[in-house]
Order: sequence, then structure tokens, then C-alpha cells
Amino acid sequence: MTDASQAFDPVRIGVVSVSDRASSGTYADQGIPALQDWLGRALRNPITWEPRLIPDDEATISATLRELVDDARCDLVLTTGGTGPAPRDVTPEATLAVATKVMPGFGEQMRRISLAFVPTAILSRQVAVIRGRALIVNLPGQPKSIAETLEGLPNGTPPVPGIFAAVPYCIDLIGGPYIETDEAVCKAFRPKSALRPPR
Ligand SMILES: Nc1ncnc2c1ncn2[C@@H]1O[C@H](COP(=O)(O)OP(=O)(O)OP(=O)(O)O)[C@@H](O)[C@H]1O
Ligand SMILES: Nc1nc2c(c(=O)[nH]1)N[C@H]1C(S)=C(S)[C@@H](COP(=O)(O)O)O[C@H]1N2
Repeated sequence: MTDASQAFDPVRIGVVSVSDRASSGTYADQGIPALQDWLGRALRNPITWEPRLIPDDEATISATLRELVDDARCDLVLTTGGTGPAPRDVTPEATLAVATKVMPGFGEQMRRISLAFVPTAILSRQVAVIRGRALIVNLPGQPKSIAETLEGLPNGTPPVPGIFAAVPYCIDLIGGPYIETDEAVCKAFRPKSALRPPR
């Protein structure tokens, strides 16, 4: 008999922490664990992780993103850190440099969500792009901002959808695996025509 969990498409996810201090050991990295914690709770698919802890260096960030998509064959890559205005904050530039398409809605929605948490939300220049058959999304560096932006405020008045709600359908549209979420953590949205029958 086949285990039902085997029926979920496997998904490969790059989790990239961009931090001078965490990558040099000045403090322990909380970015990769926070990304894995949230995604591990939200997704029902079996996940293969591709973690990378790197400094705020534009060439290194672009090379890491290319390697994760072109060689490691990630379906989704999430970065955290380096999106602000400081001279060393270059994650958006490095991400745009590897883009085949820019997806402005993700950054717009993240800044909207984050304004509910901090007035400095508008300082994050985060972007999302498509490269080949992968979606790459920048998140801010504060470890708590990872759950905030991915999950939004589903119980707020009015509710504010987190950006992850749009990720599964985006990945369908670029030919990736069918991502299924635990609705208690994140209710993904797909048009009816794109839905597979519920399990
Ligand atoms: N990977 C990380 N692990 C733990 N805390 C982090 C991490 N990245 C950022 N932070 C925390 O969030 C704050 C804002 O993040 P930001 O990306 O602006 O870092 P930063 O000030 O440029 O420094 P660095 O790149 O050396 O982490 C940091 O000052 C730090 O307190
Ligand atoms: N949800 C959320 N968004 C946030 C924050 C936060 O704490 N929570 N911090 C803001 C701050 S203070 C900055 S400077 C920018 C850029 O952060 P980064 O350079 O760490 O990527 O993200 C902003 N967006």
C-alpha cells in the first residue's frame, strides 16, 4: 500500500541567509532556522532543503542564486537580509541581476504587510523574480519578519494576506511542483480551474 504522503509532489527549496555578521560567526544565524521552521509548518509536500549562509556581497549573492536554480534545481528560493538602504544591503540588486522576469506584487504586498508591524517597513527594497522554473523572493533580515511577511495577518481587521498565499499558484504557472499548504498556517489561493481534487 502506498503512503498518502508519498502522493505530494516533492519540492526543493533554497533558504539563503544574507548576513555579514551571521556568516562570519559574530552571531548565530537565525535566518535559515526561521525560514525552515515556517515553511516546514506551512507545507504538506516533502521538502529537500538547500541552505546557504553568505555575506552581503553582490557577486556572491547572485552566484548563489544562479547555483541554487541552475545546478541544484530549486523550485523556490527565499532569501533573508540585505534589503535595506545601508551600503552593504545589496540583495535586491543581486536578485534582479539573475531575473528572467520581475514580479513586483510580492514586494508591494510585503511592504504593505510589514507596515502593520513596523513603520520602517518602507525601508525594505525587497523584490521577487522568476529565473527559469524557479521563484526567488527576498524577505527582510529581522528573523521575526520572515513569519510576518509569509503569513500576513489573516485574522486582522481587515485581514491582510501573507505573500505565501500566492506562491503555490505562481510555481504552478512556471511549471513547478504542486505545492499544498496546511490551511491552519497559510491558506493558499488558486483559481478553481487550477485546483487538484482535495485529498
Ligand atoms: N541571519 C541573522 N541571524 C540573526 N539575526 C539577524 C540576522 N540577520 C539580521 N539579523 C538581525 O536583524 C537586524 C536587521 O537585519 P539586517 O539584514 O539589516 O542586518 P545588518 O544590520 O545589515 O547586519 P548583518 O548583515 O551583519 O546581519 C540585524 O541588525 C540583526 O539584529
Ligand atoms: N515585517 C517586517 N518587515 C520589516 C522589518 C521588520 O521588523 N518586520 N524591519 C524593517 C527594517 S527596520 C528595515 S531596515 C528593512 C530592511 O531590512 P534588511 O536590511 O534586514 O533586509 O526591512 C523592514 N521590514
